[in-house]
Amino acid sequence: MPSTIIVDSVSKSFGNKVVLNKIDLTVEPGQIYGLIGPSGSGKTTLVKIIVGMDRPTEGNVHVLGTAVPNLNLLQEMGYMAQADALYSDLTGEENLAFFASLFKLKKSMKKERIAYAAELVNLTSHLKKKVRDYSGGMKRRLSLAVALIQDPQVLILDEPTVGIDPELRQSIWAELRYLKEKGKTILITTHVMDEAEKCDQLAMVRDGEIITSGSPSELREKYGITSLEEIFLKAGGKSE
Ligand SMILES: Nc1ncnc2c1ncn2[C@@H]1O[C@H](COP(=O)(O)OP(=O)(O)OP(=O)(O)O)[C@@H](O)[C@H]1O
Repeated sequence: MPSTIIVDSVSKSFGNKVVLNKIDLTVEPGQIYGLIGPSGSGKTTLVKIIVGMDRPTEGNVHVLGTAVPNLNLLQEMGYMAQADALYSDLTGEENLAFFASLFKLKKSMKKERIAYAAELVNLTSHLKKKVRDYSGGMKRRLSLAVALIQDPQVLILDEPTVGIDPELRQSIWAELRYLKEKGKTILITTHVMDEAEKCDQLAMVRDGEIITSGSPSELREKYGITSLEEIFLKAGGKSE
């Protein structure tokens, strides 16, 4: 099966500042692929380029065999940004209905998807509330529901569980695993090491480069460590 995401020698500069330097990355169908790395290392910039919101200075990206950016690809890519992009004067339900209307969804399907997505993030009982009255965590949850609304083949999630309590975080991870079983491909950025453990593959980003990659067990073995926390110290050492 062809790879779902192919990032080919992508570099990005803002003015003189090199933020990404020749990134190569391949995500296979049905994988949960984690991008980990310190704040400012370039994860969000990379994710935006994969989604097609930003253009690389050099290199290119293909998703599901199509060169990014491509409007038709948006139907197949759910994106959850780090900053919530929600309408605060609308209710949760109206937000979901609005985003659902941007996609090709039959009316009956639309209702079903709104109910499913709201239930998944535990917002069913808050759907009639205006988003301006939501807490930060509730807004994150609604953003995740928006990313899932059109039942996309590929999910790109930029720190989806920040501000979400541990119980709900677990249920979201259970759902991500279920989506993976159904053949969805998931690219996720995280700072949380126990989430990194749950990924099939990891790439560690530092100063705009991938300094190491592999499955969590491969990385533990390679660096002779027991917890991924230590990888930052071992793989990220300036001597590497
Ligand atoms: N539009 C922009 N103009 C100038 N610099 C930018 C722009 N966007 C990002 N940067 C810079 O690029 C670097 C990488 O930022 P990015 O947001 O990709 O990092 P990150 O790894 O996602 O960090 P975090 O985990 O904190 O979100 C930072 O130094 C940031 O200041």
